[in-house]
Amino acid sequence: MTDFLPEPPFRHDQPSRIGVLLVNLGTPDAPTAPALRAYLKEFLSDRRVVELPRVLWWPILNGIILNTRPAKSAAKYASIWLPGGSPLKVHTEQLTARLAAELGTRLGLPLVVDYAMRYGRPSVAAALTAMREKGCDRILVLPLYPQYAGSTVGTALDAVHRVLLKTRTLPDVRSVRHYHDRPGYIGALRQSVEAYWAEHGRPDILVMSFHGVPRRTLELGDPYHCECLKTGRLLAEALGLAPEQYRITFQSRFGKAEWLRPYTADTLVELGRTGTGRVDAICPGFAADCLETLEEIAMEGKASFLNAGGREFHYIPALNCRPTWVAALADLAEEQLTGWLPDPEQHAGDAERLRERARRAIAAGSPE
Ligand SMILES: C=CC1=C(C)c2cc3[nH]c(cc4nc(cc5[nH]c(cc1n2)c(C)c5CCC(=O)O)C(CCC(=O)O)=C4C)c(C)c3C=C
Ligand SMILES: [Fe+2]
Ligand SMILES: [Fe+2]
Repeated sequence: MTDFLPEPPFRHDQPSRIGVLLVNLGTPDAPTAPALRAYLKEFLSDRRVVELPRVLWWPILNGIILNTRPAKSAAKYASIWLPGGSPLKVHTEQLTARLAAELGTRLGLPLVVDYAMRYGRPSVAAALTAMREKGCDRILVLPLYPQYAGSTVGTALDAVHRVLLKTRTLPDVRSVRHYHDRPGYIGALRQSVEAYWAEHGRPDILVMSFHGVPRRTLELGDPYHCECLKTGRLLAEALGLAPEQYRITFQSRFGKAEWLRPYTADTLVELGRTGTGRVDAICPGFAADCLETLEEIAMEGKASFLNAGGREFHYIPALNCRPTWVAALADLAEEQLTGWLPDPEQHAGDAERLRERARRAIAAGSPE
């Protein structure tokens, strides 16, 4: 066997480190048709994303979708592009830096915290290779999807495992599969909604919109639908909402097959038509704002609701790098790192003290 990845020779004098790798979906390099074509080709060739037999899917993808969708999607990306690039990339980068600072302070260890994208750049392989080169022999993989779906977390972990298959000296690896019901995540969502309502007032109905998946995956056993419903219910409970004050919906349908229902777009039209004055929308499954939240919900969703007769529509931003969210992710990571730390008891104490400090800062209303 000669197909292992090259790796630096083992060195006794190199400090051994812990790596924390955040993994997000990925995004095009530019809001242009050629960049979209490359991104969509990689994304939509993933068998975890499109589960059709290749003989059926290949001609549709290469003959139709990759000739029509890139230009249309590029125009949508252009409408949300930031000076630093795609919002998904900008927010993921910022979140990584904040998490690195938080974990560094809490643990007082030379950690390597980085991010990778499942599609596009930086690839999972490049990020893992860079971590190994920095001496990481223990790596925690933390996908930025609170709810598990085979088409997101499943494929992100496939990418990690594909690299490991070619690695001679394996690191210790742990991964977090989901955190859809974790108090830290739900608490960060609650705090973000309450902060928004304190500033802008309250809606008649809160729409919680999650990315959809084909309905067939639910029938085949994917837990995604149930995890979204649980997140929605826990958030509603945390906010003290009665059942008639919120809806849980699914957006971003792709293709002709049935996806999870109710569809967000249909719900917004129905709410507008039936005289709901104000709707606020939040997308709890998206850790970072991106095309699907900023264009599909905040722009298209708003237009559908207002055109159907609604009076006022607000999009509540994703968690991005809110301090409560950074603290929740750091808690998740820290929990997984137990046993890898030099002196867990001593560090557990440090972490509690630092968490208390973070809680006090949040209570005192420190800015994002
Ligand atoms: C074809 C099937 C798709 C499945 C299944 C799917 C699941 C899925 N996606 C996300 C999160 C995101 N998707 C985003 C964009 C996006 N998604 C699809 C298709 C499927 N997604 C496409 C073709 C695109 C590209 C844009 C377009 O042309 O419409 C994004 C935004 C990326 C960005 O750059 O901003 C996110 C995030 C989840 C969570 C999910 C299953 C649970
Ligand atoms: Fe998607
Ligand atoms: Fe979309």
